[in-house]
Amino acid sequence: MSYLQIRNVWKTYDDNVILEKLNFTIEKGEFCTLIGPSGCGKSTFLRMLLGKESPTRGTILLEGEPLSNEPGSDRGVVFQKYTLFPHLRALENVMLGLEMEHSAFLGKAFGSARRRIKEEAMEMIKAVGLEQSAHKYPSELSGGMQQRLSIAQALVKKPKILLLDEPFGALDPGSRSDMQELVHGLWQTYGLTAFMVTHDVKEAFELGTRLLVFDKVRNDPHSPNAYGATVVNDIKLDKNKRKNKGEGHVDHDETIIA
Ligand SMILES: Nc1ncnc2c1ncn2[C@@H]1O[C@H](COP(=O)(O)OP(=O)(O)OP(=O)(O)O)[C@@H](O)[C@H]1O
Repeated sequence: MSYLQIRNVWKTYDDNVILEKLNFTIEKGEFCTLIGPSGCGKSTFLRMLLGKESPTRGTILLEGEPLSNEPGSDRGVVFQKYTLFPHLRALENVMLGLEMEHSAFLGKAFGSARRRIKEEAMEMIKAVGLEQSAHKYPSELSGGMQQRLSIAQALVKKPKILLLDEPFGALDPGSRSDMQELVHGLWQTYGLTAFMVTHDVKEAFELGTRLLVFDKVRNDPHSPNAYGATVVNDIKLDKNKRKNKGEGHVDHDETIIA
C-alpha cells in the first residue's frame, strides 16, 4: 500500500475550480517538489495535505486512513513568511510546540517535563545550526536564521511529513543555498516525506526526488474558472546523491522511472 494516496481530488471555492482530478500516490521518504504558474493551486494542495482544507471531492489517504481534518503533529509546515513569536527567545519558540502538546490549556510545562522539552528543543536548535543564538529574540536573527528557526519549530514535534511552502523565497542566494543543504540533510536524517512548493525550477530539480508540475490542461477563455489545474507532469528524478537514510528509508535507485 502506498504511503499517501491522492484519489480523484478536486478543490473548488464557490464556482471557481482550483484543482481537478488529482490522482497519484507518494511513497514514504520521497521529496516532492511542486512547481506551476502562480495561482494554480500549489499552496491549496499543501493546505489539504496539512488538513487545513478539505477536498471538495475525492480523498486523501495517509497509510490507508483518511487524512484528519485538523492539522496534526504528524505534519510539520514551514512557510515563506516566518511564523515566530517575537516575544519568545529562539529556544522558547521551539519549546512552545512541545509545551502546547504537553498542556494545551497552559501552554507551559514544569519540572522534569519542562527539562525534557528543553532538551528536545535544544537538540533541534543544534540540528539547524542555531546553538549560539538559542537565547536571542527573532528580531535579533537574520532572515536565514529565522527560517532555520521556523524549520526547527516544524521538526521538533517529529512530523512524518514536512510541508514547505516557498520556504526560501525571501532569502538571498547565499542563505538560500545553505538552507537547501540544511533541509536536504534534515530530510535524510529524520526520514521525512517532504513536499516543497518553489518557483525556482533549478531548485525543484536539484532538491526533489520527484517533481510534480501543476497546470491547467483545459482552458475556457470565456470562463477562466471553469477548469482547475492538475498534475501535468510527474517526473521521477534520478538522484543517486539523494538517499533518504532515515526511518522512511527509500532507495531511490530502485524506484527510478525517468
Ligand atoms: N480560501 C480561499 N477562498 C477563495 N479562493 C481561494 C482561497 N484560497 C486560495 N484561493 C484561490 O485559489 C487559487 C489558488 O491559490 P494558491 O495560493 O493555492 O495558488 P499557488 O499556486 O500556490 O500560487 P502562488 O504560486 O502564487 O503562491 C487562487 O486563485 C486563490 O485566489
